[in-house]
Amino acid sequence: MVIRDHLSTAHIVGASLGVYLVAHRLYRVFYDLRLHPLSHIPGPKLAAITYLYQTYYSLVGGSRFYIQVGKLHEQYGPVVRITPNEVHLSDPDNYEKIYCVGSRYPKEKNYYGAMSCGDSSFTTMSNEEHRVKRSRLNPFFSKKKILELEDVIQLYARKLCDMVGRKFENGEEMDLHHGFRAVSVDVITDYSLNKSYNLLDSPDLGEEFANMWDGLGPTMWVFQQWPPVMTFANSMPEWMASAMSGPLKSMFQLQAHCRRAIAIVKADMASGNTSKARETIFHDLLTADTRWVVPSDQTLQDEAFAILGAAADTTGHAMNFATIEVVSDPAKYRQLSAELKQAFPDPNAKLDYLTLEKLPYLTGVIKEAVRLSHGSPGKLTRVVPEGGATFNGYHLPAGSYVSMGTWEMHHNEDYFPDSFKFDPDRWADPEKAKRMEKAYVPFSKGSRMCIGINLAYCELYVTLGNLFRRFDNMKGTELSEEDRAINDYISSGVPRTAKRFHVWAGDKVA
Ligand code: HEM
Repeated sequence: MVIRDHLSTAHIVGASLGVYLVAHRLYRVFYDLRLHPLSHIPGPKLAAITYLYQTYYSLVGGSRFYIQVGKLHEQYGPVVRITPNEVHLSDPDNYEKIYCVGSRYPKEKNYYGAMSCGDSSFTTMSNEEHRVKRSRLNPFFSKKKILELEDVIQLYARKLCDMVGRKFENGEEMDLHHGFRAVSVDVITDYSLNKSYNLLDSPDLGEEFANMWDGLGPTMWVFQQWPPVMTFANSMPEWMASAMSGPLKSMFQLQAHCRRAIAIVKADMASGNTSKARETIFHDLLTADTRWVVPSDQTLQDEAFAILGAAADTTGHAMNFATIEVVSDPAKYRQLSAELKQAFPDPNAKLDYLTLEKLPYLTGVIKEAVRLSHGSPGKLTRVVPEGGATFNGYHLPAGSYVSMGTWEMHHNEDYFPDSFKFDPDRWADPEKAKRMEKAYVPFSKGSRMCIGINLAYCELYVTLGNLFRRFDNMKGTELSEEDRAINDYISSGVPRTAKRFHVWAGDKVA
């Protein structure tokens, strides 16, 4: 009798809880669709009632939410609600309202907090706090500084080309997919840590290192959907988290990697080994002065994580993209090769950046590669500041999230007709080029734009310049559309299953 009473109480409590949860969920759906301050924004109902819509497209069949968002814009127009609290925009007129110098739109905590680089300047939410951190880093990435260290880039570009030359002499193929990425990592580690990882010397050209970043990618979407999972994962012993999940293993490996990198710089400084001329970002961040307090080891590790992560795939991917396009089109290949031979008639001359960046066809090739490789393909989410904001006639209240991205901007047919076509000539006319700049945002804009833009362009010009000046006989792997598709892991992730781009010696094009 007593047991029966207890059972019925348990049943009643359980059933009540069930009814409450269902009623609560139903109310939440009703609220999100009818009463929510964003309920007037067009978009799919499913995206308005659950973040799972975003998570589904970010984890199932590759991480291609950015492509789905592009389709939503085609269906619903320039303003689309993509999650219960986020609105995505596609009209270039809006870009500089959000991403500008002195922007009042901070980064969104859930999104950037999920990127495993904790307290880095990249993931600092407040624009005011970011300004202090960024001002310490800026001098290391100015054009002047890049020109001073151009020889570092020349060194790795030549190393890559020598390797291609040796492979061709031996009748072998060269894996440029990993080769270009190795150049990027070797440059940034030499540049920022004064100690290159020398991936170009490793037999796999750094494939294992690239796989760690790729493996990390999905965590950012899982952590964003379920933030407590991130807290839990970070509190687990490393061995346990690594045994449970490949992506978590990558996260821990990379964090350990960055911890070691900082420890090496510290040891280097303690031994007095570094010459003043080769002091790097981290040597500087570890030096206190009247305006600078040395950050904790954890913050420095986060900064290293952000810088290595941002530099590892983006530029290498763009160089690979350019080469795939040029090698597969003899007319473009001929034109580029002829331009370089004319500018540098001596095949052994140094191809200096200042001359290279003035070459119009090479510039068109690089502009198109950066536009279409989508180094950071997805949304850059910001929080609407006090007072709210109106875009294309739709009011967004303070505290809601707003985002834009390169996919819609770079495929805006008003600015880039036949936008999917790789067409270096579209940049030939300076008037047209000036107009296109408005929708050209590969590095974003404003005070939170890419700090590595000068480094990236120097790497692109010097590496591609050297490669195409030296080799006018490359033939390359044919790739399917799926082989060339990328996942949005904040930077461009090429799926591990995709065929890699190799080149081998063929007939000369010119
Ligand atoms: C083609 C190459 C590259 C592309 C397309 C690219 C793109 C971007 C974009 C769009 C952002 C803004 C992200 C946001 O607002 O959330 C960004 C930020 C950043 N990038 Fe790059 N990037 C490239 C190369 C590099 C390189 C070589 C470095 C090396 C230092 C780098 C370091 C960073 C850092 C540290 C940030 C955060 C800046 C901040 O918040 O202060 N990037 N990048």
